[in-house]
Amino acid sequence: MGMSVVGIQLILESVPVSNTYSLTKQRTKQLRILATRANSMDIKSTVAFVAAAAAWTMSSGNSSTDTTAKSTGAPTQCPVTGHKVEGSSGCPFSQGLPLPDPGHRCDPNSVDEFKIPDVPPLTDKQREVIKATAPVLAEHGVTITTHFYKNMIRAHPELRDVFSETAQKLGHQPRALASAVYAYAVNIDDLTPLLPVVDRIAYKHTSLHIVAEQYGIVGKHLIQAIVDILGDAVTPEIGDAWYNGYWNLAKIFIQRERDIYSAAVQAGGWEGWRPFKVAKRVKESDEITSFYLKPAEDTGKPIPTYHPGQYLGVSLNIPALGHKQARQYSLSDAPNGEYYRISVKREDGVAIPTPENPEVPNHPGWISNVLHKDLHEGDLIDVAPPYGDFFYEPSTVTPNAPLVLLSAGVGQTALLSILKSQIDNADKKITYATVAKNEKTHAFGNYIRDLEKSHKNLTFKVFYSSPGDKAVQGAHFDHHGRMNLEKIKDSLYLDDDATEYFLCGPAAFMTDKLKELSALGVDEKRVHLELFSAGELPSGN
Ligand SMILES: NC(=O)C1=CN([C@@H]2O[C@H](COP(=O)(O)OP(=O)(O)OC[C@H]3O[C@@H](n4cnc5c(N)ncnc54)[C@H](OP(=O)(O)O)[C@@H]3O)[C@@H](O)[C@H]2O)C=CC1
Repeated sequence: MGMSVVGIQLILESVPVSNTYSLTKQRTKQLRILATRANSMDIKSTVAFVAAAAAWTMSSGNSSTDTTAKSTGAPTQCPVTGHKVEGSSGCPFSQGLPLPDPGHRCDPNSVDEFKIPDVPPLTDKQREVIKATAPVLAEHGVTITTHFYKNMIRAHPELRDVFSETAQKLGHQPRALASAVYAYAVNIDDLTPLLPVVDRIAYKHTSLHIVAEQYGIVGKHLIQAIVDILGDAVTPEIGDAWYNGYWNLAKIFIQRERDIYSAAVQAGGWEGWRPFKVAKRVKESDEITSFYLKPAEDTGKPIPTYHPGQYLGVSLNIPALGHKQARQYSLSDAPNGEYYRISVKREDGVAIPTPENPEVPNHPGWISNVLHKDLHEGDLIDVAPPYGDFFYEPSTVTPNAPLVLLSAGVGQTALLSILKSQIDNADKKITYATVAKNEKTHAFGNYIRDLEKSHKNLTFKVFYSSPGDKAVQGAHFDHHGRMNLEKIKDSLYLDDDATEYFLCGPAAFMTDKLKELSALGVDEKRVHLELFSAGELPSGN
């Protein structure tokens, strides 16, 4: 048996790697003592991994360096095969050369990054290694994944079209990837809890038209980044375990994504991008504009349907960046066979400071501003078929169960689609509650108010967090302040065990409302929210 996660955490507590700029002799001794106490064959490599990670941090002092790991006494031959590499300065584990499959890892020319290797299932020992090294990856995960993105994009500039430039620069993407890798490591014995997350990510990937070959590129650069950052600490045993682990996980994604693509095609859709034209634009508020999209080429057939709540991937050229970017926007209308409607908030953007330029002004939201300013009626835009795991379909057991839709800001869009698809079932009670800053940013208010007048089954509640002078309470909004469920308790159908709750808006809004609903006695299983995260790194990272 390998070392337990608890064991390795103990070691990490004794040696706080991120703060360790001087790994003292005393601490090194502590490591040795702990290693001996844990009494395991595998432990040596694990402790070496931790210690070398600490040493790397100590020597570099810069967590996002672009250079490869500096190794002292780099092996000139592969530690696994003993193979000496002609024309190479040594083993990729220490020299930062590309990491091919284990049998040939010292021959950089053998790397075929588009190849999907035929890896065996993980062995018990490999699982132990992955679990035991998870805390180290948590500690260095963001450094590793930041390094990974930089190098991968440098080698494959075409991938800039796929990855969000803003999310990368803000560090959200590296953090999300590090969290996903960590979640994988700690759940390695039983991946069941991760399957909903796999599904969520697979839908996102298909809406970006990720293809199987790209997993080869990601795998090569991810494992390379682990090697670059952790250096010689990545022993062949650890390298093999993660290489094998990566590919076992990648194959789950590849298979799931293939299934999603073929289901879309079978349902009359398409794989990848298809040109649509803007049939109509409608300004919904000072911030939100709706785009009605129809296929550029009229085939005479209805466009594929979708589940209310799902989103549409769009891709367009961003002149300021010099390449394309893709985003997903919730479909804001009920499925109708004729057009897709997305309703987009124009984002002010965020500041992305760099060490060289710490005081930068906000750049505008790339996609939303181009859509608002430059996408006019008759223009073309590339569209992926509708995808997403957040949607509502009435249960076959209780099709008339009440529905409570709670949104904040532009989070309304996904719930509007659900509302419109269900409103004509007069036996279904629906509450639609939303919070906006004020009357200028509030979209769809008049439309839903009219719907409420014509449909007795609908209750509409509006909160304004900062109403303007012209907003009249009782006419434009019901409550002043952020959404507080106590104030609309009577419209939440709390006494019906079948009521379902859908939340959409900023992440903090959704987690707050989930807590409030739980406190009101609602079983969390009946609460649905659109989350994007694949898990979190342990606090402090
Ligand atoms: N499919 C999906 O899941 C979609 C998700 N979204 C997400 O929805 C979010 C909406 O953003 P946006 O329109 O910019 O929101 P805003 O920041 O403009 O906020 C809109 C309203 O929500 C209130 N609010 C914000 N946070 C909370 C909270 N924790 N509790 C209660 N009220 C809150 C704001 O109050 P105050 O004025 O006090 O800040 C404001 O009144 C985005 O983060 C976007 O990612 C959007 C579209 C679709």
